[in-house]
Amino acid sequence: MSQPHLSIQGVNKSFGAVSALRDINLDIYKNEFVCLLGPSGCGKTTLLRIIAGLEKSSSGSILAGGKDISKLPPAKRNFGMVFQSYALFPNLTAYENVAYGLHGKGIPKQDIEEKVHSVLGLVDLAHAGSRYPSQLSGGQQQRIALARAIVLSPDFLLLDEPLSALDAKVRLKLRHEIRELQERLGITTIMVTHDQEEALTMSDRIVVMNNAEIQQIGTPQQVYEQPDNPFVADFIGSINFLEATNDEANPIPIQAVRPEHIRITAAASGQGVSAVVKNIEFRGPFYRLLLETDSLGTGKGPERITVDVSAHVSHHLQIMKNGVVSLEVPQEKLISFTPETKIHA
Ligand SMILES: Nc1ncnc2c1ncn2[C@@H]1O[C@H](COP(=O)(O)OP(=O)(O)OP(=O)(O)O)[C@@H](O)[C@H]1O
Repeated sequence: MSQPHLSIQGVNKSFGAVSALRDINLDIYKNEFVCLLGPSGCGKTTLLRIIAGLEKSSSGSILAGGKDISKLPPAKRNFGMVFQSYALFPNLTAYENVAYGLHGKGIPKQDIEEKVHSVLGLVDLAHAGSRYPSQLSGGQQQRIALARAIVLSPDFLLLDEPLSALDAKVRLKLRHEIRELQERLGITTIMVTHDQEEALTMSDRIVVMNNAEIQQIGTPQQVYEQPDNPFVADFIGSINFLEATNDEANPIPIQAVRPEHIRITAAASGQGVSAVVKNIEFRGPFYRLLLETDSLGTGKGPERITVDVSAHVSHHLQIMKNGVVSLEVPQEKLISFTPETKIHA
């Protein structure tokens, strides 16, 4: 493989007694879109800020294009940043906000104008250059923030939860727009998010983090289909843990299955084990069922299991609350973990 465009090597960060990052190793390649995904407090923003130079690591180094940039100030790193809070200058128009970073660089006025117009066109706001931030919607303000970051032709685009302040519809649209723009311009991008769906739909690779450590690095399909440990399995998508043990002397592998992989048939079908429908949630294209069964063979007594069925299957089987169905867990869909957590970078 080619040399990484960005290489994070053995990065640690502590804030007093709080360990925010532990031994972070991560290589990012040119043109990649990588998401740092994890729950609140896992260290993802701290890692992004260290990459940007806004925070100093306690140890370790950051290499860009093979050169150690750990000691460079943010302005010398050629990274474009977009934050959750837009961070536009309220007293400058959209045009002036985008042009701001180009001033003082010895760029002729006419070139600045051309660049700004072209970038405003890229984010579909060519018509809005004279408006002030307060006259723009949240989605439009975030597109201006994006334009301001890319006008400087950065080597890297760093996005810190750029979509989380926006309403659901705008968020979906912007996800697509950001990804399209990133591919078109070929800017290597690192985005922080706690939204697993955002990470799954936008990324080339996802870095799953928890408790200051990387849990798994992989494509969206890899982290979903082959999670390295129960945390990843549970954080990305939904999962049923079928067997677990805390008995260190006698470890039993933990087995897990995704709700959409469980097969449901009519109670009288003679297949699988019988289960009672305890709850039904309508999710649009599918129903999420909570089933209770005492015959999964784990010896733990009645067990609850979450199952997703298509609207079609649900209607066909006439699934009702407190009704009885048969369920089967296909062996080939079981995900097994050993009790010791596997972590790889
Ligand atoms: N400036 C700081 N001073 C002290 N502790 C900090 C500081 N910044 C972050 N931390 C701590 O470091 C840990 C990681 O924080 P960080 O903001 O990186 O997490 P995060 O995954 O981005 O969370 P969120 O999604 O809530 O922003 C947390 O325990 C946080 O309280």
